[in-house]
Amino acid sequence: MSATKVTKICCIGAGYVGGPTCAVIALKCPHIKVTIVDLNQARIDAWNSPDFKLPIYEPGLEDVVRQARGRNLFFTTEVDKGIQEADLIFVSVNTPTKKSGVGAGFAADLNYVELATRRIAAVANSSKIVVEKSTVPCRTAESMRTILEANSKPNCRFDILSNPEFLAEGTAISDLFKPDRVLIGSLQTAEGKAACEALASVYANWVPTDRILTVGLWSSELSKLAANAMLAQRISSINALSAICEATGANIDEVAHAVGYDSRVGPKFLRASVGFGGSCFQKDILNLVYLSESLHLPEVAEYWKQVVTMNEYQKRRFSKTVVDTLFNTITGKRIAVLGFAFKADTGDTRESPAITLIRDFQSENARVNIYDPQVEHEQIWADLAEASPATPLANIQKQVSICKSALEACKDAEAVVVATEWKEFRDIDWEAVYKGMNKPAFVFDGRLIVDAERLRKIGFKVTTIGRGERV
Ligand SMILES: NC(=O)C1=CN([C@@H]2O[C@H](COP(=O)(O)OP(=O)(O)OC[C@H]3O[C@@H](n4cnc5c(N)ncnc54)[C@H](O)[C@@H]3O)[C@@H](O)[C@H]2O)C=CC1
Ligand SMILES: O=C(O)[C@H]1O[C@H](OP(=O)(O)OP(=O)(O)OC[C@H]2O[C@@H](n3ccc(=O)[nH]c3=O)[C@H](O)[C@@H]2O)[C@H](O)[C@@H](O)[C@@H]1O
Repeated sequence: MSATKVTKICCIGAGYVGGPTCAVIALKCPHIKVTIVDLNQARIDAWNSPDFKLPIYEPGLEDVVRQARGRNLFFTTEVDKGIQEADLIFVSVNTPTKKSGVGAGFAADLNYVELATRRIAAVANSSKIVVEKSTVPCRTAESMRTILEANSKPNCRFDILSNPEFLAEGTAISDLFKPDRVLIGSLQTAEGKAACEALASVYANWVPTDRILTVGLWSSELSKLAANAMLAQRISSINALSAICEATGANIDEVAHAVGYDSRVGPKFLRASVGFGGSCFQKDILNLVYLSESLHLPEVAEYWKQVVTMNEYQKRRFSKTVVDTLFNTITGKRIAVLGFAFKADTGDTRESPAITLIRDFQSENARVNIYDPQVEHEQIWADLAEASPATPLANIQKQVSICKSALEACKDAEAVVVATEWKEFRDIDWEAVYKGMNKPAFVFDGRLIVDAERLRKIGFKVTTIGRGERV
């Protein structure tokens, strides 16, 4: 069976994954027309904005969109037209954790995937390759196939592929330009393999073929959950060790360096922190926990759940350290929180540890000044309101201020908390910060980025995650 030649791609979902991924495909494959569709008009308008004020902040993205938009890259809310025109469709919609019903708090909410799939079945009038780009539980492709086959028109056949995305926010464009691997899962039938070959030939325009891995559908789906679970597990492991370091006087940087020097362990992703955030690690692990429980594997479920439990503990432990160090009370004290995004180089705040810390400080009746170089103010208010649903926003705004610079945030504060590893926080004028703060002036580094020794010389009392020595 010969592979379809892909000439028109539609991507359903213009979010953090669909937008950058398909913009890069358009850039690297000028012979393919790429149309990214979304129901969210505001998001599409932002992708189309004349001054390139894109809906997401991602280094290098604007340049890619500038080169391809209007040439072979299009953003539109005309979902049906996009589906009808395409020979290959990426489904890149959100798959959040379910908030209610069976599996609430653990299972993935597949409603958006199902609605997108049903839309494809309803409007497609020719055969399509349908690609799961969203992160989904193992065997979701089977449900998609059942829906497509039950609702399709005669002469329309659908081949389903799994092609999970491994990009990380903040480095999405370089990850997409030079991926460690592209994973494509297909049924091991002649048709499945031909569809797999068609998608592989799209990536082969810029990805070396030895980095394009082809596997079975279920392995591909599970590999995505496994990759995120194992990455998050490394962070929880190093964070668990950071607690031991603080209690013993060991230094987590030195421990991570020594352990990571073993080539079997490797040095990456061993940076202790105030906890991992982001839209996916927690959601995907909980999804794996749910899957394990559904498969009657309670010990496996418990094992993975512990990664999330440790992450919650790390955040709680950090806020408690702040309170304990500030003489057991922060009531009425001003805390400057530097960073609100879940990591540097993104404006994304989903599951950001900063949200939990600020909520904890609010509940201790502290006053909080926030500064982040990228996150929109409305997003901060929306996140804080969601984190404290019982508190009216007006009350939150009496306690919390959003500042225009790190220096402004630290003015008259008793403590500075570094919650995101933005590069600019390394280069702050700490002498000026010190002068403006109430004394004693405390710094709590939740990201291992400040030079504690230098700050101590200025006069700060410094607490660094994973380091035994304080003040
Ligand atoms: N954010 C990330 O860095 C990564 C995310 N993923 C996975 O990719 C998937 C998408 O994630 P994000 O892009 O972050 O989500 P997102 O929430 O930024 O974007 C999803 C988009 O899909 C749109 N959408 C939902 N249903 C639709 C429908 N029926 N028709 C048209 N548009 C529809 C929404 O309006 C939204 O704009 C998730 O499954 C996630 O787990 C995978 C790797 C990295
Ligand atoms: O499926 C997804 O959504 C993506 O999830 C992560 O990417 P992302 O969440 O964007 O960012 P990471 O760099 O993985 O960071 C996640 C969180 O862990 C924290 N982290 C990371 C590394 C580390 O050593 N220590 C640490 O605390 C970060 O600060 C951040 O809060 C994975 O790295 C991607 O491969 C995956 O595609």
